[in-house]
Amino acid sequence: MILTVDVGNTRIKAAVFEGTAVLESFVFEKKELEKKIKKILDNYQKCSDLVVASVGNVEKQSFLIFEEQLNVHFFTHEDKFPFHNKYATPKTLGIDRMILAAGATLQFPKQNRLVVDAGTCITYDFIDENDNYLGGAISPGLRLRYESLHNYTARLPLLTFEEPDQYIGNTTMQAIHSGVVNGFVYEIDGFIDEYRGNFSNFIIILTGGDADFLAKRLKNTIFANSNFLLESLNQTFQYKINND
Ligand SMILES: Nc1ncnc2c1ncn2[C@@H]1O[C@H](COP(=O)(O)OP(=O)(O)OP(=O)(O)O)[C@@H](O)[C@H]1O
Ligand SMILES: CC(C)(CO)[C@@H](O)C(=O)NCCC(=O)O
Ligand SMILES: [K+]
Repeated sequence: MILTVDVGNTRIKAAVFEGTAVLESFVFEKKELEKKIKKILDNYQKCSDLVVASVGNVEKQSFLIFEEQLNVHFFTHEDKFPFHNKYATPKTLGIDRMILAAGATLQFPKQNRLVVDAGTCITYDFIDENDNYLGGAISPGLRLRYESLHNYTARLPLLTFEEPDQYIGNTTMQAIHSGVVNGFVYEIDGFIDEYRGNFSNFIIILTGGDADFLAKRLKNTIFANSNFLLESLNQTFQYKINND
């Protein structure tokens, strides 16, 4: 059994795997980290490995305290990955993006793959059919857009997600919902159209906190899986064990 942990910029997600099957998954806040991990390990005493991908600012020590109990592995860009990294600044590439790219490469062989992670930020990661990781894009996620409009203006209220029923917003609130939500959807559809125009034999994987909403709204058909990062962590760890 393996406990995988994804430390994002907002929340922490974790899942216990037996082989490729998810036994249970969890979402929690950073301040609850040690308590939650302890509880999970108490319930799943057969866990042999704790595998972490972190882009957030949590102390490594919060995981290292479990080292007496099981093997703890933090993924870094120095691990072995199943793709050729063509990013010109590989050391600053987010480990979450590397794990997503690794999962896409292992799960969908010999295809062009685009991974869209709609979380705190939206990240786009492209791996071509020859397993070259080329890069992609980073833009603000849905909640970040609502928060930035409020934080960087005098008059815009802080709103929470509401699906607009039209693109012409006729009140301040409707105008913000249209700008944020429709803008978010148009952006992603626009990027997908761009990739589709340039590559055939193409698969799109959608994940992150806003994946379920997006799956309903995008005009492009996609493979949506909100657990894709945790599943990829499990797979990339297996790959590491088999190739070390
Ligand atoms: N309880 C919640 N807290 C924060 N965001 C939430 C919550 N529920 C749904 N969301 C949506 O999820 C998005 C954030 O995604 P996610 O939770 O994957 O981010 P994250 O934990 O920071 O991970 P990452 O850094 O990997 O993107 C927000 O844009 C928001 O619309
Ligand atoms: C873009 C985020 C914040 C998405 O979680 C993360 O992958 C990150 O901090 N990346 C570093 C910059 C880069 O990937 O080039
Ligand atoms: K993200």
